[in-house]
Amino acid sequence: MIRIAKRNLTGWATTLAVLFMIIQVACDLYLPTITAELVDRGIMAKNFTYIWRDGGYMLVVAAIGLLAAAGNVYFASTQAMQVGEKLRRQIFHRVLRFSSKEINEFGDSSLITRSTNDIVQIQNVMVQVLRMMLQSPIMLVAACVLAYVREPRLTRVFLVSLPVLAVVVVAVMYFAVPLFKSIQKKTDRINLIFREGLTGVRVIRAFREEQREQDRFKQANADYTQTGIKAFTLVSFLFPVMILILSLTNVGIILVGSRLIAGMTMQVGNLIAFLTYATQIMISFMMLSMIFVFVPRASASAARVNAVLEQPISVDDAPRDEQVKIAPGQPASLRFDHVNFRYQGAEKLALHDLNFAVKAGQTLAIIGGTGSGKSTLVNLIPRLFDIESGRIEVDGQPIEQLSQHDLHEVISITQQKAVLFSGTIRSNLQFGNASASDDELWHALAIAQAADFVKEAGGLDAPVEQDGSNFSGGQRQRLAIARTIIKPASIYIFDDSFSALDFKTDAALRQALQQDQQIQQAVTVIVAQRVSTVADADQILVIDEGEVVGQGTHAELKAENKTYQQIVDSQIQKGDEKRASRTTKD
Ligand SMILES: Nc1ncnc2c1ncn2[C@@H]1O[C@H](COP(=O)(O)OP(=O)(O)OP(=O)(O)O)[C@@H](O)[C@H]1O
Repeated sequence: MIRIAKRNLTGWATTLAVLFMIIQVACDLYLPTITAELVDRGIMAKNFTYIWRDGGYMLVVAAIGLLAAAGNVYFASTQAMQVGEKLRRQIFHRVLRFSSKEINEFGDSSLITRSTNDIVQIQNVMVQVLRMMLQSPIMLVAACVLAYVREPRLTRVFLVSLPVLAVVVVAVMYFAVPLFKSIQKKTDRINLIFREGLTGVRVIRAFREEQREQDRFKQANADYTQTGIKAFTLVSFLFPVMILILSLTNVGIILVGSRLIAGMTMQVGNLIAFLTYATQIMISFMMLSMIFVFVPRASASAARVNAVLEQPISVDDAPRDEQVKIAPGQPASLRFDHVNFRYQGAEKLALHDLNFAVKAGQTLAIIGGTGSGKSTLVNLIPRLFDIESGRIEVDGQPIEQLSQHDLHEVISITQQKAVLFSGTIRSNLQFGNASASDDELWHALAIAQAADFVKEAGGLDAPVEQDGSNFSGGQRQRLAIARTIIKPASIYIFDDSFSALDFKTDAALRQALQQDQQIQQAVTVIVAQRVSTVADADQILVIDEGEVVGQGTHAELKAENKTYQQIVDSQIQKGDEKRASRTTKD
């Protein structure tokens, strides 16, 4: 919490909040003194001049105190909101730099909770700190001193009430604080189930698992609610007990005070002022104890936010003076040299001793069974993960020595799962090239065989809903392909991007790709399951369980490679290749 405060508090807002708080405290502490004078010199002596004068003072001091309190709330809240805004920005910025490793480590629901709920906790406690946490100790000490100065004999009552109050507060905190900490983890769980329910709603319905999911959510929700109820019941128990102790303290003060007044050793005004100080002391004590509830809770949130902000980035740029440059927009080659890769925590290598080289203008196709490592291989090129050993070179330079900005500048990739953003078709395509003209956008759509359905949908400004849910799977893939094509790059990667396309569209798309000038000069990497998709490539890698088991052209592999032959045979049996060659000729 302190680290967050140090990094994010702005001097002026905090100073103004504290300044207004001090004015408010001074006013609150001065009021009982005026009251005592009003009673003793005005009311008891029936002196109306004093009554009017002290009454007027009281009004002015109370009004200043009220304005100062408003000023304190305003600046404390402004400061807390600013801290929240900065933290959300920092988390978002950090998460965008995370590799899949870091995202998997936290889990996406937890990242969402941390950037929303946890930051709200920090904001709330920041307001309380700037209001109560500074005010309460000052008020407590000052009121104790003033009360003692006014009438030391009455302070004996506090010797009983304050220790009782302290015991009650410590006991409640002891049980409540762990509960508040566990509420945070339970919020993560609710978010996780809710998120899975939302993203998997169709699967849940198709498998008629609504009841099971509802039960799972109900259980997590009930668990969260029960913990919340327990924690707040404990805290709510504090208030009546504190009010009781406060009332008993006042009774004690009145009993002792009335004896002193009867013995003519104390004035009535003193008793009234003392009672006000006693109330201020007890209320400050109550506010301080509330802070002991909220601060540990916010500290747990602060630790969770700090964990994200301080998480080392596993895929990071080399120091600037060790970085090398490659010319963007120029043809570049791609080479894998004895590359090994293992997912974090996995026993087995996901990719083992990969060696291949692709020159500018050539197409590399990667084919292999499900889970053989095709996506893993292409994800290594833009450094979504870092390799364990070996070397990957783009244009002759090891990719670790390029800044990620430069590396991503020369690579354009369509991921296996087409991701679209809410907006319009234009805004989605311009992700690839912000300055692309309408003609260029339509050209890319035409290559991606998407122009017809985009025209039907209303053109470039047709809306795209969240996740592109108003388009079919194949249409989403074609839009993602168009976005990849529109970006000027030296390496184009299509990770199983043609799988949702029918044979005819697949063939037409590849033919159009081959005729595009920009793609003709670049390295093209195509991951596919169908032989028909890879047959025209300059080089085909056959991957099985993370190893290259065949490397060559379609004709070479068909003649010599057993695994490739099996793939071809299985697809011919299904009539795949025949259909594909027919549609290519059409
Ligand atoms: N993030 C990950 N963490 C751990 N293991 C992973 C991860 N992603 C993939 N794997 C494992 O690595 C292996 C290769 O997966 P990959 O996604 O590269 O296969 P693929 O050939 O692209 O499969 P498909 O054709 O089904 O998309 C699989 O065994 C998979 O379980």
